[in-house]
Amino acid sequence: MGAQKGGTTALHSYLMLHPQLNPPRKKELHIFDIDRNFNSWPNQLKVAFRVPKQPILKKQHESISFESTPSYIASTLACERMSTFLSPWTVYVLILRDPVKRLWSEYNMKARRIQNQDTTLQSLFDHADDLAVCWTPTENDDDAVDGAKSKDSSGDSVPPAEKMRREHCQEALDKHLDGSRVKASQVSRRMVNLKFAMDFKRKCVDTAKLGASIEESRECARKLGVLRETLPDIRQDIIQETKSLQPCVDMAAGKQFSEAKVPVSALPWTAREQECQGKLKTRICPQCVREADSEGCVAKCFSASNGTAQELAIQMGCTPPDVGPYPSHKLRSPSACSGDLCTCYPKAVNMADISKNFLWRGLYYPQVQQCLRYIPRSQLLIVDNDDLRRDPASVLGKITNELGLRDAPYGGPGFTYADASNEFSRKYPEFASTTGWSEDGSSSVPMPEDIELMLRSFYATPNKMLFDLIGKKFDHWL
Ligand SMILES: Nc1ncnc2c1ncn2[C@@H]1O[C@H](COP(=O)(O)OS(=O)(=O)O)[C@@H](OP(=O)(O)O)[C@H]1O
Repeated sequence: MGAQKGGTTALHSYLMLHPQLNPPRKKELHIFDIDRNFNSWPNQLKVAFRVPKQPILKKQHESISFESTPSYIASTLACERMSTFLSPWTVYVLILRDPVKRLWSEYNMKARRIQNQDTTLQSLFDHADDLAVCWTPTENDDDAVDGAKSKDSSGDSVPPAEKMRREHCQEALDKHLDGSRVKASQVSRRMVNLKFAMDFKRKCVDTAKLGASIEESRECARKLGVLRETLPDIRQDIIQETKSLQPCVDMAAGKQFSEAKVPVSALPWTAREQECQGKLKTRICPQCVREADSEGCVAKCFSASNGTAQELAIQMGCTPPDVGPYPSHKLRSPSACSGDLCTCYPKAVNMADISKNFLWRGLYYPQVQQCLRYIPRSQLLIVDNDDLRRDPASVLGKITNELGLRDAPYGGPGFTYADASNEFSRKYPEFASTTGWSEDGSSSVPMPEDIELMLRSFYATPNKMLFDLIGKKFDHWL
């Protein structure tokens, strides 16, 4: 269910290799976050996702369907819908990534898309003569465009001459666009490029050649809505979004930390860590308070206490995640999101232009908080991108174990990520060009220091709030 740029594709690729896991026909079905898709349920789900009609005990499953849509976690609707419609045995996996790295990865994906568009447009210019067949005016331009819109562009309603012209145009596009596509879209590359060529011809090309200059054509294409995305001014976007989000973050954090000061048990772990340690030491291991080697002493004393230390820690609300079960996060009422960081959501989210959501996407605290209103923490497996990269066998083992599946084929000799990614490219050959995705997208472009500083400072507090909420800490994010 996310996060976007969190490593969902790598995870999806690994899961595909498990013999008991059925991958969907495409990655990112967007069933639960896009109204149009959701409203077409149950047909789409039945066909594409094959959710069991009856809840079945997970251990009895011969095989299980899965899907990965990275935007679910950032949607305010997806978790509620999933909890209502999916089997209660569903395991939800959230792969998180240091939000600073996540943002940089998203920005670079966007940059690749823009670059792809420009390369495509340039190719159209460079090969204008060969592509003239696409621009030649015909009597039935409107039919051609309408025909190109439908999935079957060779439909019977298209006259034979037009059909042939379009085939020649398609051939020329295939030859010269060389795998690039004019825009990121779920529709096949051939269709997108053909439709673009048809629309472009109709609206931007007056003569048998392309528009007078590439700038003019780019402008026209932009008006057509084909070159919709522009490269964001990332510094400005971050500054603007920070202005809008920071007050909510401060308010939520101030509220959380000040409320928490009263009884120790109400304090979030990050804030009460020192206080808790002091109290536990005094109550359970008074001898350690007097000893110089207090760290080693406390550890020994705790393990010798036969669980008493742990029990007491839980009672005091002082349980760090690695000591024992973390007290589950209790939401006060169904509207608990208001008053917390969730009040930031309307300020942050501008669905019409995703570039305005760079910061929000990595603001995991309100997203997870919102989701936990519907999905129990025990059903939500949270993993870190770095762990998947470093030790995939362990991460995947946890997931498959949670699902009650047979041993995962991920730890065997000679197993590499390439096995998984090759399988992914075989099943989803268009994914990278459709989305601008790349296996190592942002690593070749170092993040400017000033951007990193702005981001680290913005995310420091919400990250701590998240750690507290989920009972897990990713130290390297701070
Ligand atoms: N094996 C493995 N483990 C963990 N992470 C990996 C792995 N392989 C690739 N990647 C990195 O994942 C980043 C893309 O994330 P997503 O696949 O979630 O992107 S998307 O939301 O589907 O567009 C993308 O990040 P950037 O390279 O920083 O852009 C990939 O490098």
